[in-house]
Amino acid sequence: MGAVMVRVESHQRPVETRKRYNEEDRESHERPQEERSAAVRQGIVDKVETALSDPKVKSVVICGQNGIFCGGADIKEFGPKMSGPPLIPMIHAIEAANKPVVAAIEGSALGGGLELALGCHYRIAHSKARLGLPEVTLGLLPAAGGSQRLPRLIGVPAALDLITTGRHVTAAEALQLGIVDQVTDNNTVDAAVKFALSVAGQSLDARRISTYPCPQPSHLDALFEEVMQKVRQSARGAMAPVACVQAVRAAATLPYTQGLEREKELMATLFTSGQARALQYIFFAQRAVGRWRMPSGAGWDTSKHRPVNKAAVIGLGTMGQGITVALAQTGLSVVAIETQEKQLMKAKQAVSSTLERGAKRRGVAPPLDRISYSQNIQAVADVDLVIEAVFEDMGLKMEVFQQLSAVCKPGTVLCTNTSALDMDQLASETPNPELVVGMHFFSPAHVMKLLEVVYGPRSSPQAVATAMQLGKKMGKASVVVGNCRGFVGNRMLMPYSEQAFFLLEEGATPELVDRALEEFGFSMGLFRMSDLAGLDVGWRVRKSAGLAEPREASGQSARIRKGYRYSPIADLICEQGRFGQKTGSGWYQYDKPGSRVARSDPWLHSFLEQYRARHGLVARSIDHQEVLERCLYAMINEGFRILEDGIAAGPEDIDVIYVFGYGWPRHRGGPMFYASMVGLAKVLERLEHYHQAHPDVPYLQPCSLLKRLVASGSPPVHRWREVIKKLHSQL
Ligand SMILES: CCCCCCCCCCCCC/C=C/C(=O)SCCNC(=O)CCNC(=O)[C@H](O)C(C)(C)COP(=O)(O)OP(=O)(O)OC[C@H]1O[C@@H](n2cnc3c(N)ncnc32)[C@H](O)[C@@H]1OP(=O)(O)O
Repeated sequence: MGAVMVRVESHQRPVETRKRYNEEDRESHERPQEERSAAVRQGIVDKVETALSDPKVKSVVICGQNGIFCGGADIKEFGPKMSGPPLIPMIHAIEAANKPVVAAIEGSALGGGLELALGCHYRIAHSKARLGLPEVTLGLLPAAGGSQRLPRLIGVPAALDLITTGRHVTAAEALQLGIVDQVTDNNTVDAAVKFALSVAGQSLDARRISTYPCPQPSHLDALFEEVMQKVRQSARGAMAPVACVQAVRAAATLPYTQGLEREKELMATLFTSGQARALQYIFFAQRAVGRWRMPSGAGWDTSKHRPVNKAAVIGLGTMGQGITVALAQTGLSVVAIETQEKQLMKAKQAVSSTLERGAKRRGVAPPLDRISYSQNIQAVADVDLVIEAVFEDMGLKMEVFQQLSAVCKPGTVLCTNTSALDMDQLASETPNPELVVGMHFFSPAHVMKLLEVVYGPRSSPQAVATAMQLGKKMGKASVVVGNCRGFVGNRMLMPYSEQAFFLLEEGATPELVDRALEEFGFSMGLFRMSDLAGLDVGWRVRKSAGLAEPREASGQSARIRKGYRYSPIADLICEQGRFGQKTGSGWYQYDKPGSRVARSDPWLHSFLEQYRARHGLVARSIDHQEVLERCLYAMINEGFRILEDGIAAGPEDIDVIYVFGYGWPRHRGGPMFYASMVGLAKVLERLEHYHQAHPDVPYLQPCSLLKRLVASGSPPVHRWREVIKKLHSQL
């Protein structure tokens, strides 16, 4: 018989059976059911056992199904009662086999899938395969021996890199690192069978990775110290990357069996942690938001997108340049329009050099010839989709939309890149408002992963589907949202920043607020982030909303707008020409305009003191807990209002927006998931407390959806939709 094949069945379901996670899907996964991974493991154990005991079988090949070796464990099956044969003894049995076992790796070998392959004696990969140990991204570590075998196979530094980042490597890199023994462009299973037969009967002593001594890098302690420091810094409070370093250290310093014990111990802490729950929640949330639905009932499964091969970008400021780069990198033909000649030249140069840098990094040719530049809007006549990215001014945008309606071919989807303006007003400038949608990119648009796709009351499902499909093609986490001031992300920023300004009035400093937020896990505190983004942007928005008007200099009335408490602090800073990094000062000071290193600014501190004195405010001591509760709960409260208003379909949509676009720490799952972890009753109680203390701040008044959820027993986040559905029911 020669070689025998064992198939690892994938847990990924075909597309047509997919449902929106957290509805039917989540419910069915919570019902007792036959565990899919368990069945796969049982199948492997049985087949390998049979093959090893059959004298006619000389060697074994383990391969996957449908072109995928194995994407790892089904994380929906993780829990206290995991059934089926455990992975570790199964892999040990394979490694201990006295006949060669070869892994035929096509598609993906990730997590438990790669750990299984590392237990095999040989690994043959297809050239298009991807390999990795992404457990860290799910709040875990490779706990089926992966953290102990990989360093023994490829050395400590390379293993640390792969295990702490979870990055996937190509087959070529895996070969170079020594993870696989051979790469093929042909049929992987055939190549593996041929290989398995060629090594049949040979000694396997040197092929069992767990028996290898771990290569000892020089200065082991210094290396781990350095890596640990780096990981702690970038992990921003995430536990898994730290545990990954500790597990690899165990591989480098302990015999295999003791290392395995340490791996198990570390995994036990991570396995039941809130961080692992948060990271796994966001993994599924990211996929769930792709299954969008509009209030009309139309959605991803019923709406066909229009093909987009050629797109236009109107306006080549920073945002337009980034969008042009992103479209060209996606493989589209792009017409880039800028009416000002000087700006056009500048933009052309900036776009080309960004594309060249990106292409150099990826070792490909820069897609410069995909872009044609013009000063004339007539050049968009034959494009399939337009993204207008001119200055954030309604009058200007309306003018552009009128021109586009006259120039574009019938059926062209017209998108506006706006961060807050009413896109329905723009739609009314065109004879086909159903073709108008918002595409809210985040700067720099070729880097940032988030895209808010905004539907107006008249947008057609097909136009939304087209923008969503384009976002997906561009590799963005694209979220469908309704049309309101600030949409989801920026609307929630308003209460967040308002609380931060009030805290300054009451005695905090930008440093204190930022430290609290950064210790929570934000990549940047609110004030450092505002300095980076530019303070003039918010100033312009507040001015256009009639808020940032000059008022009397002091007293209570200077801090009231439209009957509510208002802090003019940020407006006063802008009046000084302090717009953040670009002007060399804002909430912090910088060495020079454009510098990125923020330093405490004595001017700002004395400005705050004078401001408080002028307004009769007495500074009090404010702790991190108050900063977090005031800023985050006010923001979360607005999130509930957004759900109540039907602007976001569910909590996952809001959470994906915050994790991918606003630096919310991924290991805390997004603001709405965080609220569920804190406990909705506690969030409600704290909001009531703060609202009582500040009755003139509407953002602190708990919204009715939050109260309703608490009244219905604070259901877990995946059950909120049921309550929201009842809220929107017309019955
Ligand atoms: C009480 C204390 C006890 C403590 C001790 C406990 C010890 C326990 C030891 C356990 C040891 C376990 C060791 C193994 C761990 C793992 O393997 S963790 C998982 C690692 N793998 C991954 O992270 C891979 C994640 N998936 C992907 O990267 C991609 O999905 C893919 C495989 C590359 C495929 O990509 P693509 O083709 O783009 O498809 P997607 O849209 O992403 O996915 C398709 C559907 O499949 C679902 N899915 C994907 N991966 C998983 C998964 N790992 N688990 C469950 N489901 C998964 C995905 O959600 C999609 O489904 P739908 O959303 O319904 O469409």
